[in-house]
Amino acid sequence: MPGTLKTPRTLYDKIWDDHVVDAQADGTTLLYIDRHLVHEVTSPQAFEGLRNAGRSVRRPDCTLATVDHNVPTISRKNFTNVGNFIEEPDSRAQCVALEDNVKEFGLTYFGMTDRRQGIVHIIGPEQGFTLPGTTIVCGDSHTSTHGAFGAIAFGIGTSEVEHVLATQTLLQRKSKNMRISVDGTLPEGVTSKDVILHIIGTIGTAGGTGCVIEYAGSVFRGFSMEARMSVCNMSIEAGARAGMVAPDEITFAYLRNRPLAPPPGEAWDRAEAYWRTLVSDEGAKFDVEVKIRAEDIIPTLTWGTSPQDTVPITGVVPDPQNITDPTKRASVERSLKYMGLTPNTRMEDITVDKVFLGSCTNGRIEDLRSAAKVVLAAGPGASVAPDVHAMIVPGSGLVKQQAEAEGLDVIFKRAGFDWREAGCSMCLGMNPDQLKPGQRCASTSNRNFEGRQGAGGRTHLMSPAMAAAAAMTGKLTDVRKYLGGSQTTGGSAPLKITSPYDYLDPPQVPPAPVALAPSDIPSIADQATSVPSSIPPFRIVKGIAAPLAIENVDTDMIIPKQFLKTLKRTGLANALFYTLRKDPHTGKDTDFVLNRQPYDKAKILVCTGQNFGCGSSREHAPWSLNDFGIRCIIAPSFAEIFKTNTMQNGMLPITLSPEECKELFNDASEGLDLEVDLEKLEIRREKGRPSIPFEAESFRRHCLLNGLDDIGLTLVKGDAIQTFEERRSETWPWLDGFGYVKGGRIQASAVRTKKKIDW
Ligand SMILES: CC(C)[C@H](C(=O)O)[C@@H](O)C(=O)O
Ligand code: SF4
Repeated sequence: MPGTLKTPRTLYDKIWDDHVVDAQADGTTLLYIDRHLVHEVTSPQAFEGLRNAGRSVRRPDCTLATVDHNVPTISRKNFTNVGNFIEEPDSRAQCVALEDNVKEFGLTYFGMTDRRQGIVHIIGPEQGFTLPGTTIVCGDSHTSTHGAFGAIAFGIGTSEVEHVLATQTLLQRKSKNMRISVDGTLPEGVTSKDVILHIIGTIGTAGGTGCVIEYAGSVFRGFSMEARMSVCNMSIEAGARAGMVAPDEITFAYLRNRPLAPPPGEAWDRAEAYWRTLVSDEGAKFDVEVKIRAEDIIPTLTWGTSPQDTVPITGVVPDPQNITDPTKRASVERSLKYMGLTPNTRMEDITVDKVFLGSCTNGRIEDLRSAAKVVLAAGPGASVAPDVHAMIVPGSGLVKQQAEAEGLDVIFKRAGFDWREAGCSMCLGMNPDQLKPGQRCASTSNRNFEGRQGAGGRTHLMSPAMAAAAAMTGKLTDVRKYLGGSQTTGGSAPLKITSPYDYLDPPQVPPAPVALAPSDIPSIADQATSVPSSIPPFRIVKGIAAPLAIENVDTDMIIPKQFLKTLKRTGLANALFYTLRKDPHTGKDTDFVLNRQPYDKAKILVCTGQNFGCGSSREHAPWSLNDFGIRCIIAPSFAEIFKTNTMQNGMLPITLSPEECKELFNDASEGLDLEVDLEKLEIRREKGRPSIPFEAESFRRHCLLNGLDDIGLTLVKGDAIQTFEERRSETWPWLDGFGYVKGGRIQASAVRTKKKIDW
């Protein structure tokens, strides 16, 4: 309107506003999802849910599936089918289940003989499936990777995967805006991985809790797309819901000619014009601002068992004696013991047994180039240190193909590296690639939790260049001894494309954009009670509370990877806190709190540490708590995905102040019952101790009290979703009807086994 000043908005605000299907008074929003990536670990129960309810996938044309976590990375020369190639029965069952599901529901799928197969977060960008201005989800926490394109991209649990499959929407609450600016010039040898490790070391793994981070400043502007992806990938390790970078020329150059990006000509021009509006306005409000000087960053790696345990390569292993806070000191002592490290040891004096170069953080072509450069710099004839096994696992079949076209495989193989097929590999060891107990690994992945790469394995996170240097010397090594200069700027990998657009209809002239506003359709919750659901209501839970004093309880700790291979949601009680509850040597029960009476019957868990449920999006974590009998978790703060996952299962996460948590922790330690009353919003205590009030979002409270499930509620909004989709087709036509099958909107693409892909 003339004369009216618009409120400045952030990049996140703008994309959010453009995806609102319906907004309720309490802020709960039905958000449209443009892109859904699916993998074998977090989808079987979701497809089963659809099947049981007789539902179909709403937008197969916006859904892309692949297998990545369970696949072996050995040669596929003798591959005939998944059923006889994957030896481990549970891994095989998950991959077979996905193949069956994509056939049944008509989804596009990159299987193991398709050279486009790879880690879900590598293949989306590679294909141009990931686009600026979109909302992107996947049952995987590192979906944050895709925010590098200026998208709202975040991980979800399996119940939400089912929700998106059925409705192409999600019920969400908006996060806070956080901006991290890194300005200046990076010193030589410092890469994007060093930058994000430095950031996490600075703000901590809970630093971004409740926020979406926008990465700003000259350093990110100068980064390639691949470097931006490595940074956004690890936003989840900083506790954030998502990370993003505003799209710019570098983004557009990367996307041009990708198979699923808008085709050149009018469609592209229109998309690009919209993408150019996706920047934070001057004066837009950020709830949290962090500023970092590029010059302060030097090659960085981790020493401990949390991604925040960072240290410059020139530093030493921390000494717990210098830590005054007793909880922090205890946690450092525990990490050092697990990592087998002595305080004050120089990082460069630590020897490694394994090197893992790959993962969704650093399994892209530029990562391989950067590692190859170090290998070459080591001189002719130089090879991997004796007794070190160094593996290179390209993030996708196309990355592998590109690397081979550039001769990188030859450089690696000649130096004694193990050149593998694409997959998640040793990033989390759901497949045969695992560390043995006590083995130490220089890894380019994103998580160094206890047991992450194999039970008893020890992980040091670092950049590809640093990992390559460690492979050559057999020790953690300052890569600057080999070369100078950042490896992270410059152009992105060219992609060989035969005829990328022959599956698309000729571009159409789209109608003018339509402004979107939250609809005034009555609140979902008002209509909710008529919708059938299988979620048990939560009203009052009374019983024993188990005390836990651990910071940053991650979902790998709540339920380790070996239990993620189930096709069911139940039977996971024994898996809960498995590594803490079972002695690794004898297999017998430890004295961990949940093994002791009366806590083996606990219905409530009281944790005094911040950031409960951080890390992976595995809904298996709340499933296992639920199976054990725990219906309510009380903590000073929760990771977003975990919190949502609990409520999807009729469980209640309660956030209280650290002092209140401590009081309830003391009650629990005395073996006293607690009574959690969601109707009255209070926790009643024994021995006449004063009740503690708590808060709950009104919509979520209503759903929990009535045992309502989100899908049923959202389906009530069918008309609003359809109206949104009509507007979407007019405003952003390039988001519809793309596909791998000629003729526009895809029907279904065949699940290929042996046949070569013709593209
Ligand atoms: C399996 C999946 C749920 C998990 C995640 O969400 O991150 C995995 O990718 C991981 O890295 O731990
Ligand atoms: S973090 Fe590791 S396991 Fe998870 S998606 Fe990325 S590569 Fe796969």
